[in-house]
Amino acid sequence: MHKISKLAVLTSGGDAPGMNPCIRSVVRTAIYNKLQVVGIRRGYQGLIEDDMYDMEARSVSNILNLGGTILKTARCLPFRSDEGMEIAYQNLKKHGIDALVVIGGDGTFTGALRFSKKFPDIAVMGVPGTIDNDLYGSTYTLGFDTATNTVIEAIDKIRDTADAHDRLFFVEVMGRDSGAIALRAGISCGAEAILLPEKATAIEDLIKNLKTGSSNKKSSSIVIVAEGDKNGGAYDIAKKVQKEVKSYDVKVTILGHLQRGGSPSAFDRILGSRLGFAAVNALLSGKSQMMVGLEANHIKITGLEEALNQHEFKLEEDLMQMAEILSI
Ligand SMILES: Nc1ncnc2c1ncn2[C@@H]1O[C@H](COP(=O)(O)OP(=O)(O)O)[C@@H](O)[C@H]1O
Ligand SMILES: O=P(O)(O)OC[C@H]1O[C@](O)(COP(=O)(O)O)[C@@H](O)[C@@H]1O
Ligand SMILES: [Mg+2]
Repeated sequence: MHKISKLAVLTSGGDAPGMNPCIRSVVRTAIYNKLQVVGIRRGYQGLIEDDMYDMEARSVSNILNLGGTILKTARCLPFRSDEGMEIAYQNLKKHGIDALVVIGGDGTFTGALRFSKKFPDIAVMGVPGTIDNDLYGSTYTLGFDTATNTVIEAIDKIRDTADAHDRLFFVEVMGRDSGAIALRAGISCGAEAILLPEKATAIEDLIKNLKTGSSNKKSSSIVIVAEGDKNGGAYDIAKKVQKEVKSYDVKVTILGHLQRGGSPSAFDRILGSRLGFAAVNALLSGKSQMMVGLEANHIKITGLEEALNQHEFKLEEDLMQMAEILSI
């Protein structure tokens, strides 16, 4: 069993609103339990470059409302190599760090699992932080709620102008491999169609559906396209559709990185606080190579191996069907 005295925390991969409340929770729960705490800058990059600093309770004052991450984040290529991992390990040993909380997504956890298998004397606990909501073991990941609300606010505005001009808008949202934001935003904004990476949509079917909408006196239409949809980006799809659907003037909006910013929602602040608290307590109880999550409003602890193996996103067919019916 791991007995820990000095804990480090990092954020890695795409930033997500809610990471700051989680960092605050990790730091203060650790200090409450008489642990020393170190913050690592820019995820695994800081681990390799020895870019870390001691944190106190006041280091995380007034950050609950901030988007992004005070620790900064990065996508770090060198950590994928054995040499990079060895340097990271030596830096942790040098500072006497014996436990690591990693806040990130599937890539971050893949790295954490490999690292932990190579160096099992460092206890590792994952916290799911990604707007993509694509991890097994937690119904929601940090940032997904805020990002979806940001998308909804933007699409509501687009709907106003689409309606005023009788236009058809293609709105591209984030999610290279995940349609989670697209599906929730589609239901919330009454999209006429939702295109996801997890499900192939034939352009001919989309065109038929939009023509039916137009003949059913729909004055405007919105199609949400997740960036990873297999038909290509929103611009390509819009071009193909405009050729066939003459009744609408077609426009495209790519929402891009604004989806990742902004003050975390109440949901993400509470989720971040709960998961950070749970992560430190799990480490204190001797657990390692695991991830803390929330399911049915209870903390659930899942092995990193299992979280990654079961990772395959299950398309929520029932929600897709409902969205189609409600948009007739
Ligand atoms: N197979 C791997 N081995 C080691 N490290 C990895 C691996 N996959 C990802 N990582 C590390 O995790 C970081 C974050 O992963 P990424 O997929 O970019 O974001 P996320 O964690 O949000 O899914 C990568 O930049 C890399 O440093
Ligand atoms: O900011 P980048 O590096 O262009 O990455 C964009 C990707 O990051 C995300 O916003 C979040 O993904 P991760 O959590 O896996 O990093 C994806 O939705 C998007 O495809
Ligand atoms: Mg990811």
